[in-house]
Parts: sequence; structure tokens; C-alpha cells
Amino acid sequence: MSAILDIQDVTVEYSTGGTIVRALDGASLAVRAGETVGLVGESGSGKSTLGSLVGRLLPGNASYPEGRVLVDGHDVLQLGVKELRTLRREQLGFIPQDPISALDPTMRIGRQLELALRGLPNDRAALVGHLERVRMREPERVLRLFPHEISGGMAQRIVIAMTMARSPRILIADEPTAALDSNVRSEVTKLVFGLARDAGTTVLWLSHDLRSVGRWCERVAVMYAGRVVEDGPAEQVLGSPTHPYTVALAAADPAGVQPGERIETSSVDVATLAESFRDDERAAKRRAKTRKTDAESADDPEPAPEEEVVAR
Ligand SMILES: Nc1ncnc2c1ncn2[C@@H]1O[C@H](COP(=O)(O)OP(=O)(O)OP(=O)(O)O)[C@@H](O)[C@H]1O
Repeated sequence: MSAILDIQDVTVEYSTGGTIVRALDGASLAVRAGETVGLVGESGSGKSTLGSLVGRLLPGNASYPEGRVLVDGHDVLQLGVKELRTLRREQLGFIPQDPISALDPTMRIGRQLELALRGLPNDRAALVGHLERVRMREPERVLRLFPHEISGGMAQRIVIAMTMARSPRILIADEPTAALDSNVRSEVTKLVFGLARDAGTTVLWLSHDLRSVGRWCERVAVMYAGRVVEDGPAEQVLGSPTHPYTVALAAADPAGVQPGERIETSSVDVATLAESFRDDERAAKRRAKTRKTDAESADDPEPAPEEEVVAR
């Protein structure tokens, strides 16, 4: 089966205060329709940048000089504004880490949900139905509330309801449970994967939590220094990691798999691991070189101004 999402050798650079940070450095990932892929990696490895790039939702200081991103064959980085908007609305769904910031603080939940459902049935009964799908208690009352009157868990359920209402072909969830209390995390995770399965939605789940990735994703891709360094079935990548970085990540993750449960680190040659890790660090430093730029330089590509963030 061909890929519904095909990220090919992409480079992304952020320009800040006269310096350039290379956040993606030849990242590639192909995902087939219906797959659930966990994208893991330490902070700063480029997960959010890769996720946002799929919808061309990067901030204005980002440029992408190399590579292609194909969503169902559409070349996202080359699309015109109108086509891009249509692609986002019809094919993509995003769930951010901080749900409150995704909601408009000045508008009641009901009105926001109604707007998110434009083009679909969005009468009162439909709105209540969407909140019930995300197991919201007292949905009628919640529709009348403002974002500051609800908890983070409720806000995330609302964002999930808005996102999944359109049954997106691809869902990009960027650490969607990281800001939630631990007691609601697994419930929200289960909810997202359940709705995605029912809709046949492909999931790209960005996370630090190897345990939850191992439980919910059939495939795992590991990012390091702006590229995907290991990719395969979850059992294989988490159970017998081959790249030294993946071994270290699995071993170091406190929320990850218990020793002896799935990750076997005892067979790793620590000296070899440390040496390859140093090699990786040196390579990463070279790649993610933070070089001085001349703000006036005509050679610097103008960062592509992004249009409005996709309506939620
Ligand atoms: N808007 C920005 N401006 C400048 N640099 C940025 C910007 N966003 C991200 N970066 C840099 O790009 C690199 C990759 O960041 P990114 O957020 O994609 O990584 P991540 O793996 O998602 O990290 P985290 O798990 O902490 O969210 C980092 O060096 C980060 O500091």
C-alpha cells in the first residue's frame, strides 16, 4: 500500500536573533493509511517541527530549503494558500499539547464547537453528540462555559471532539497528554486511539512516553538531531533497539518500559554505546550548527510567512 504521508529528506531551519538553528536535517518518514506511528525522541530532536510541517504550520521564522512532504500525493510545501487550507480542513487534524491555548478565551465552548463543525451538522443535538463521543459529562452545561471555566482534561476532550468531528485522514497529536493530570492521561490516550480507529484515521503520535507509545502505536520512529534514526514495528524498536540512541532513550526514560519488561538493555556494550553516542553528538553539533548570519544578507532565504493557524 502506498504512503498517505511521505516526508522525504526534509530540512527545516529557524532563524532567530541573527542565528540559524537547523531543526530538521534530512528527516524522512513514510506512513501508510491507517497506521499508528509513535514519533519519539528527546526534547529538541525535532518532533514538533516535523509534526507541524505536515500541515505547513511552522512559525514565520522557519524555512524549509530542502525536501518534500506529500499528503495523499499533494506536495504540501508547494501548495497555494487556498489548496493548503482545503487540505488542512479535509485531510489533517492536529491535537496540541496545550489544549487551553487552542481554544478562544472569549468564546463559549458551544460556539467554538459550532464553528469547528462548519459544513457539518452543527445544531445543539449534534454538538452534544460530539461531546458525548469524547465522554464529556454534562455536555449541555459544558457548551455554555468559557475556556477558563473548564479543566485541562475537559479542554483536551473538546479539542479532540473538534478535531475528530471531521474524521481526518491523518491525525498529528503533539504530546496531547503531557499537560494533563496523570489520572486522565491514559483515558484521553485511549479516547484518541479509539476514535481514530473508528474513523480509519492514520495517527502520528508525538511523545516522550515510551510506555504509552509501546501500548498504543503499532510502529515507532525515533528522532535524533533532526532526523529519523530508527523506524519499525513497536515490538522491534522498543524490544530490541538497534540504534545506540534508541537504546539510551529506552534505558533513560523513567516513564518507559520497566527493566526486563520489553526493553533489553543488559546486552548492550556500554563502551560501544558511549563511543557511538559521542560520534552522534559530534555529528549533531556539526549539523545543528548555529551559525552567525548577516541579517542583511541577500543569500538568506526569506522565511515563508505562514497563513492563519488552521481553524479548530
Ligand atoms: N520557533 C522556533 N524558533 C527557533 N528555534 C526553534 C523554534 N521552534 C523550535 N526550535 C528549535 O528547533 C529544534 C527542534 O525543536 P522541536 O520543538 O521541533 O523539538 P521537539 O523534539 O519537539 O522538542 P520537545 O519534545 O521539547 O517539544 C530545537 O533546537 C528548538 O530549540
